[in-house]
Amino acid sequence: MKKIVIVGANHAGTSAINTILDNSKDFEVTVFDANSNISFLGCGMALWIGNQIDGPEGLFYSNKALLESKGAKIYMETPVTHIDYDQKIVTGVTQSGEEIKAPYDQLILATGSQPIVPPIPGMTLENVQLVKLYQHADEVIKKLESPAIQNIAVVGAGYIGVELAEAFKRNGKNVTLIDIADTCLPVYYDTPFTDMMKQNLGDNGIKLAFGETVKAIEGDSKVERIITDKNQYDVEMVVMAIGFRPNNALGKDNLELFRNGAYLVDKHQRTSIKDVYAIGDCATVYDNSIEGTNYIALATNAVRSAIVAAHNVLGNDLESAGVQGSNGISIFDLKMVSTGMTHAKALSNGYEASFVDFEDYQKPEFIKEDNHKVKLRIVYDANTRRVLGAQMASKHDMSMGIHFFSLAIQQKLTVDQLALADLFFLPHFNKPYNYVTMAALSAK
Ligand SMILES: Cc1cc2nc3c(=O)[nH]c(=O)nc-3n(C[C@H](O)[C@H](O)[C@H](O)COP(=O)(O)OP(=O)(O)OC[C@H]3O[C@@H](n4cnc5c(N)ncnc54)[C@H](O)[C@@H]3O)c2cc1C
Ligand SMILES: NC(=O)C1=CN([C@@H]2O[C@H](COP(=O)(O)OP(=O)(O)OC[C@H]3O[C@@H](n4cnc5c(N)ncnc54)[C@H](O)[C@@H]3O)[C@@H](O)[C@H]2O)C=CC1
Repeated sequence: MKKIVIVGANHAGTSAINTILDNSKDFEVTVFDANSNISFLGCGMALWIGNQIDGPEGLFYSNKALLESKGAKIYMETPVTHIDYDQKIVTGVTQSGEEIKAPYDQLILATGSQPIVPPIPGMTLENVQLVKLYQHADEVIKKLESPAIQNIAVVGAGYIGVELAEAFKRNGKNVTLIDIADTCLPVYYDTPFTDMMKQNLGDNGIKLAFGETVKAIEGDSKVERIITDKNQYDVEMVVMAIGFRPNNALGKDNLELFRNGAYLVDKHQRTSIKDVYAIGDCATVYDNSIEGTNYIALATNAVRSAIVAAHNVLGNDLESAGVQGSNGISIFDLKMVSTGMTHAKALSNGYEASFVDFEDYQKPEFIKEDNHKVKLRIVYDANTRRVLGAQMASKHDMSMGIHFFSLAIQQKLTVDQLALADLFFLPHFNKPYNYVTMAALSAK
């Protein structure tokens, strides 16, 4: 039997294990994970902290027993400390200090990412929190019960920061949201959209401290204040959410890396060493919007890249279709989704980029119930007319609409091709001249 070793058993690792074992019984699959749990959906963390769901139980979809019932050998709480890429041997160390040596024919690295820790004074004070794992969320929730914690600074107004700012507000805390950029969600949206989210956060009582650089966190053993280049805020907890860094400790000296340290992979998820694959947050993706290699840490990419790697391990020549970095967020009922490049990013990447904006009700005005305005921006290349990105915002759940644009970018469609696409009409759902058609028709 061929031996497969997988390092990391969260979203990417679990997806690889399932794909291999659901498709073949000819492989011996050995898995190591440093953590004590598998498959925690970080995307549900804010809902759990904000008391919008009953508890964390539903945020797990797999476990050691389930994966072992399929035939995998799973070592939990067993960090891999060394990989001998010449001899093809992985070494893990159990909690009791026992060394496990697992030889492999093919190796899949699924070691994910870690929150970025900024090099500022005060990071080791009590109540400075990182938020990635189940254990992190559990610790934050226990601390929120203390009446001593009333004022919280969230650093980073990206996806995690904005979601957690809402969650802390739902707990009745005073929240200050700090970002080095002059707005929130700048990676994903252009100004008209980030302005909507800014307004939404402000209207819901979140104090915004954008365009400020955090210099230090201060206190006498516990957090008492956070200092930026412009202000200082008295807080009892600081939550750091300024992005992820790929976990490359096991391969950084052996494998070719991307500029941020992620393992550089091809469309088969192959690294620079034969028989070594990398998937999920520790690896690069092929980004169809920029037509090149990128780093986009998302559970969706983790699961799909794992399926690709697993099929290649099985001997099926499967190539990734690439990604568009499609994403979504819902904060105090404001829903925003985006895919591909923003206009700002397209310009900074050297494209002669244009955009078209359109805003309209989702359904005809005679429908009074659950009918909200939807704002849409399509970003496209002014020369080739190729669709480069799209953004949508509404109180209506229009999220499925972004998939249309995601596929358009993947298939290199032009904005003019979208204009004449066959989109159905029914008043319960949309308008005969819907905003997608109208926006695409209006593209200059
Ligand atoms: C709060 C939050 C909200 C999020 N929301 C969304 C969302 O809504 N949508 C979305 O698409 N994505 C979301 N994400 C991102 C998503 O969680 C990640 O992209 C995803 O976890 C990546 O999965 P992964 O398996 O590649 O890596 P990870 O989840 O980082 O897992 C890596 C695994 O490898 C193990 N490991 C690492 N090193 C070793 C070692 N040396 N030995 C053994 N094991 C090791 C770790 O213990 C871990 O279990 C969110 C993330 C967070 C934190
Ligand atoms: N809904 C979704 O799809 C979600 C996706 N995720 C993913 O998880 C990953 C990590 O999320 P985030 O940590 O929120 O990263 P992010 O990349 O979304 O946002 C990081 C934010 O931190 C800011 N920042 C960077 N350095 C800073 C500094 N020194 N001081 C202050 N601000 C600073 C940036 O300007 C940015 O706004 C991302 O890939 C994200 O897409 C996370 C949560 C939800």
